[in-house]
Amino acid sequence: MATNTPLISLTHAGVERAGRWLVRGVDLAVSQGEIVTLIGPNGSGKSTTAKMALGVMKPDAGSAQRAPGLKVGYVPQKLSIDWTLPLTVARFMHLTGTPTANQVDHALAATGIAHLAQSEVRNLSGGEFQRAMLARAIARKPDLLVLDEPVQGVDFTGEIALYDLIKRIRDDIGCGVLLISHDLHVVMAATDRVICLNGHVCCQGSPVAVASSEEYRRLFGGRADATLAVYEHNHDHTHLADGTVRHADGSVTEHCHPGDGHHDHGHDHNHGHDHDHGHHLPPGALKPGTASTTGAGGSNA
Ligand SMILES: Nc1ncnc2c1ncn2[C@@H]1O[C@H](COP(=O)(O)OP(=O)(O)OP(=O)(O)O)[C@@H](O)[C@H]1O
Repeated sequence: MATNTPLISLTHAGVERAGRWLVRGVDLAVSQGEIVTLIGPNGSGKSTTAKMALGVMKPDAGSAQRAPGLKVGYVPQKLSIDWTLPLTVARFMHLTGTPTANQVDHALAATGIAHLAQSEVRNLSGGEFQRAMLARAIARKPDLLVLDEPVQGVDFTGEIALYDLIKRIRDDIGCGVLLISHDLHVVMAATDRVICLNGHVCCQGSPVAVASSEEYRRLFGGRADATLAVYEHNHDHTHLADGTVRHADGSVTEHCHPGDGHHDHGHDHNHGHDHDHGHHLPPGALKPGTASTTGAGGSNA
């Protein structure tokens, strides 16, 4: 299914605002049929990276390429909708595009909410609303599906179902998927590549750890370990506001070293660096450090 020509790609791309690099040196490619997940702390540049890839933001360094005529389906992180006005799911499907009646029916069926077509969007549950957003994004069968925090407002069990659905949509349409995970360090196992950002690509690889404890299985069912995985990384360097990098030994360089792990950011965001990246897992589940990751080390080092 996947071809070698990427749908979108970034090469050493970066965005600078008011003398500060929001992200820098990002290499990223998403091909047809491929699922790529961006993770990283708040303010680490995930949305900025996605915007560069989509052509909404122009890189100040490096370059961004998109396949000619690329059709993108987008599920935004936030929607500005006047919730006091009545809006049915069926009408919601037409807010940002002009899908045919057939396409709407198919998209609602594919996301399991055909029965909600005449329901009001403001009355939907978190999971139903995310499905409505997904339905709208896939109605015109995009080449690339971009999801900014698709499991927002959804409980953990609902997350598994949504990730499952995203995978099925990928299998069905054959689109590439770029998934932005804002707070989660638990990513779907179907992800081909996880890219961890913190002002730059600090590490990347396939999600390999499997949550295999009894408690975990009991809580999320037998399919949980096939759907979810943890991704480990270590903090060992700090990104300073001028875009340079301070390493554990105190040295400062322009870029990361090959093999550098996760790191701190030198500006004001509280990134929770000391937290356990496996904290979304229940007691007894596999913890970071007990699993290996492939391809660790910044690709932009
Ligand atoms: N247009 C802009 N001008 C100046 N700074 C910006 C602009 N857009 C984003 N930023 C800053 O760039 C940094 C990266 O923002 P971005 O939205 O890409 O992060 P993120 O990883 O998606 O964060 P979150 O998980 O909190 O949504 C943040 O510090 C943000 O305040």
